[in-house]
Amino acid sequence: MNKQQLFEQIQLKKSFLCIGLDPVLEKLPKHLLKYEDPILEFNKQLIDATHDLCVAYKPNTAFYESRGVKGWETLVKTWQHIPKDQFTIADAKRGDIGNTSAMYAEAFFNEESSAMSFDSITVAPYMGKDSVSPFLNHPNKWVILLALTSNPGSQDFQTQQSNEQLLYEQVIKTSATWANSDQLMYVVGATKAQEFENIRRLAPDHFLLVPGVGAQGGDLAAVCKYGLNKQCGLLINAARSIIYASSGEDFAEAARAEALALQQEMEQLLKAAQLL
Ligand SMILES: O=C(O)c1cc(=O)[nH]c(=O)n1[C@@H]1O[C@H](COP(=O)(O)O)[C@@H](O)[C@H]1O
Repeated sequence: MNKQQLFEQIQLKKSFLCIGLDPVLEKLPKHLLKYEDPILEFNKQLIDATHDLCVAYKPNTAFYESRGVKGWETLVKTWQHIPKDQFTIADAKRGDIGNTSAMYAEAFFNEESSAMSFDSITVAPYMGKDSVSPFLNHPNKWVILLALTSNPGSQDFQTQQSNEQLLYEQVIKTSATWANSDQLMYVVGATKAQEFENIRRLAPDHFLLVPGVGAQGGDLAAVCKYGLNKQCGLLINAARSIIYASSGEDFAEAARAEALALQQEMEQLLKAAQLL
């Protein structure tokens, strides 16, 4: 999916919501445990109940890899269940020397070899250009580079001075020379709303993946104040606040209600920004 198509989906759905599919077996509604693959059933029901309210799904691979071979099968089948009009994000936070990154790219982008072809993958910038380029070599695929993350540890490196600028600023400026905003997005945590004005100065046209709304307490309206651009430019991710909205048999309905509340707030914000 290219940038214009993503913006069209946002306008169609009046939403820039990305739902995080981060399931933990112990937190699943008990009635699902009778299924052969309870996590897959959980994901399928969540997707079926919410896909008209969001434009993207982001399974974090840790929640699948932690379950070994069966978890990986669940990830493949989950990807296969996501409707094709959705932007898909493999939240794998990869990045390694070039030939190894090339194999990571095959794992998430090449359906012939891995049975999955996500639109995008999250990548750590620390190892530099040759660790990111193998992902960019796949046409029509996106790299979502960690810039300013939502967690407290983001202060350890990302907001430290380096060459008279903050490290995350250097990450954005340098990586913007590797690919343009048709192939590159940045992760910026919703908990860092005060930084969006600065980030938009450095990356006015890029889409930003913004996790941290919901369970981590990020403020959607504050993010949008400076975060929205002329093609919306934001994908707001929420996982736990949606997928665990209820632990009962009504979990999918409750997830829909949470997603709907966010979609309605987003619709108002899009209208206020004259993007609808
Ligand atoms: O890359 C990410 O998606 C990510 C970056 C970041 O800075 N903070 C962050 O929370 N995430 C991911 O976004 C999701 C947030 O989930 P909730 O806090 O449950 O909404 C998890 O999958 C995190 O791994």
